[in-house]
Amino acid sequence: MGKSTFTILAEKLLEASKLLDAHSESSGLPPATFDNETFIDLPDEIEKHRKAMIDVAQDIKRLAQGPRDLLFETCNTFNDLANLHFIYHFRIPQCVPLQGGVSYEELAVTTGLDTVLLRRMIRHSIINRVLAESSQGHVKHSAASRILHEETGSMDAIGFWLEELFPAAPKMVEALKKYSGSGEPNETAFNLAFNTSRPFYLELETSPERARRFGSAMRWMSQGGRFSHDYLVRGYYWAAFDHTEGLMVDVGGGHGAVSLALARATAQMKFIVQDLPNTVEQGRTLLPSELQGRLSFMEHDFFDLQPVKGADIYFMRYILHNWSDKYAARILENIVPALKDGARIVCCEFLPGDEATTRWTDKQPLNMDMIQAIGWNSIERTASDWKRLFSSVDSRLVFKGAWTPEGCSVSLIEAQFQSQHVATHMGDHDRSPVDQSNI
Ligand SMILES: C[S@@+](CC[C@H](N)C(=O)[O-])C[C@H]1O[C@@H](n2cnc3c(N)ncnc32)[C@H](O)[C@@H]1O
Repeated sequence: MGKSTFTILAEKLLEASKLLDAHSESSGLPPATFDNETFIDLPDEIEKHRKAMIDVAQDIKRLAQGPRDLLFETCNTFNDLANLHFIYHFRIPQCVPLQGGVSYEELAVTTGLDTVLLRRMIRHSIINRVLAESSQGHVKHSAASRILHEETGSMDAIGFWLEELFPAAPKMVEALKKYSGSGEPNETAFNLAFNTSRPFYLELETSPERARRFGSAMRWMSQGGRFSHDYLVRGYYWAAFDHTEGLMVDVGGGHGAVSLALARATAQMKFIVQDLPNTVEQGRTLLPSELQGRLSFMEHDFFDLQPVKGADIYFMRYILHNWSDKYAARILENIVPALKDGARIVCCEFLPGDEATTRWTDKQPLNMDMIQAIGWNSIERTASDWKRLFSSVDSRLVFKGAWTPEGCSVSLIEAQFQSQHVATHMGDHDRSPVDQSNI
């Protein structure tokens, strides 16, 4: 009898586990546990093994569950989110000391919650490894809750997820039925959930705290790991624009997360971050003094004509994916009159179907695509969708390519304004994204 799928997967898992353990040992890191974060900034090769291992482990788990338990567990995932929301809302990670633990009774006093309720909720988080329990039965941190304790941005990120997106998700089917086929940003599940006729970002703008939390979440989510700025810094030829005249406009740049990283990675290039008023005001207060000469903030609604003319790059991270083609085209149309010959539009977005390395990484753009449907009536575009979008706006906007820096979960998409360009079927093929011949 040949090996079972189980055994084949288990052998792969063992092989990958040994490789990761060997890496930890040779790097002087403690072995992986739920108490510490071990796998940060792994070398590309080891990171590939880690991702493959997640796929294999998921499959082993799903095979062991069988189809019925698989469906039942999927149905119960809302409990995980409801539980995490409890942990977030009552700031449980902040009430657990970094060293040692705290009894349920003490935690009840600090939080003002009922001890029995607390114990029920925390037991659920412990099963999920979000919190942990000491041998004395006290609540203590896991690696995950320690992050929530120590990094404000992590609390903001899960707060945004659980208080803006999670309430909208159950309304998706209702919205799709009510507004069938709509690409309008105010006919979404989010609108039904929050009983508002404002599109997502205008709704957030009505509350400085919601706008702040969102901006902070954006910053935190690109600090490390698969969404790190480092990929963006390495993934594009910024050096070609790094001179005193070099200028990038960060359209819808939020608190300036991307421009701050790029300003640090370059020496002379300048950056203008544009966004809605509350966000711009908050971004200004967060700007480090050493970058004040090179990075500035500007209020600008991207549905108005772009006021900064002649920049080298008009950059948009996580912008156009929030807008259906009709609105994405309008945003681009407002930039076109500002473009000098050779100027670039560079977008950073999730690219479904690209870098199909593991099912786990593949699922990221698919998750984001669900989020676009829920919050924005929009879509994560494939490379050919991008090409079509640019050419629908202006034939002089030439799609140059879409690519994913190795190891990164988001991709870069580039178009160049070529004032003499005449679209022909022969001349419009995609070129290598790193072709610098036109710089
Ligand atoms: C997903 S966030 C991306 C922020 C930033 N680009 C980043 O990657 O960190 C989208 C941003 O678009 C901004 N935005 C939404 N509508 C806008 C508009 N009409 N004009 C300018 N900015 C807008 C939001 O305030 C928010 O900061």
